[in-house]
Amino acid sequence: MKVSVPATSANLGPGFDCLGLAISMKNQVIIRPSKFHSVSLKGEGSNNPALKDNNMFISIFNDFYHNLSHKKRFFRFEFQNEIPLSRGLGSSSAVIVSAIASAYAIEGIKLEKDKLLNLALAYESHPDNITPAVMGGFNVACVQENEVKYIRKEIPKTLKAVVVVPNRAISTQLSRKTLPFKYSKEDTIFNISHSSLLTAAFMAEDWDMLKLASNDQVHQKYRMKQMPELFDVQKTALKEGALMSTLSGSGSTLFSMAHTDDSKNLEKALKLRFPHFRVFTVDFDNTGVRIEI
Ligand SMILES: Nc1ncnc2c1ncn2[C@@H]1O[C@H](COP(=O)(O)OP(=O)(O)O)[C@@H](O)[C@H]1O
Ligand SMILES: N[C@@H](CCOP(=O)(O)O)C(=O)O
Repeated sequence: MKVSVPATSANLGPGFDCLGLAISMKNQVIIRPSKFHSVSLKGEGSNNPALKDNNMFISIFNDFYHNLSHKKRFFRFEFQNEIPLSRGLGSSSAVIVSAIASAYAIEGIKLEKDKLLNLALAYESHPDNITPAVMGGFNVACVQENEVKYIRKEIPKTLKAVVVVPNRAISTQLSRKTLPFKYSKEDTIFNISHSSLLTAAFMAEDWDMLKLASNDQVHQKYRMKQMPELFDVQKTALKEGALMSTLSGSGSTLFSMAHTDDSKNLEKALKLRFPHFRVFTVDFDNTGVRIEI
């Protein structure tokens, strides 16, 4: 059985904790019955001993599997990770979603995507990551009475994501602690108006509106101060053809969106100016979690 989950870019500037989209960098796990428990890791995080000894996937999978099954079975888990850890590309959401989906699938129990999303919410309280990870595409989401309410839109194939991934990991939990406790009325109104405009721009496919609409006053400047070079990355991306350029989730990745025809130049310019960072041009993902039995 194989489960794959895409990376995500959350917030998209002003849409703090409510806007997010899925991009085609995937974490995949293949699970096979085995005589004993074993794990193999390839790709991102494969040299991180914590992922072998105390793997978040295995512990969430076990929580669900033991509730769903009365049999004592052992498995071999083969992970192939494309999502860099703690870089704001939703690595933890991908793990949570794939672990829950795998526990149901291995028991042959059908799990609707809406139910999966709400089960994942217990592990990741902000819905801007888990919703695109499950559903794919661009999503506006909010939580009401422990349920995610969302509206989703496909992202056209004529657009690409260009992501700049710094070497430095930033934990989402710690990054949230750098944010102010209270915001002014001006900043609040600024973000509500820009986030609404950004959502409307995605829905109407009005890509020229993204540059203006993706401005934010509530989180990026506080977080990017921890790594000031990110301001240069953002400025360079916007100068070199990006339709928008925002801190991805809690960082440290900078996410940009571009027309396919402009994306190669953008990637080249970013690689030239920031040779010490990894730069990837990838498609958007409109599928979300994928399960193959
Ligand atoms: N492939 C993975 N396998 C197991 N655990 C992972 C994996 N990727 C991420 N994690 C867990 O998620 C944590 C990172 O979560 P977080 O700080 O929210 O980063 P991100 O912004 O990438 O979601 C890691 O410290 C690790 O515990
Ligand atoms: N809205 C959250 C999103 C966190 O995304 P991640 O990919 O960094 O986990 C936040 O901004 O804290």
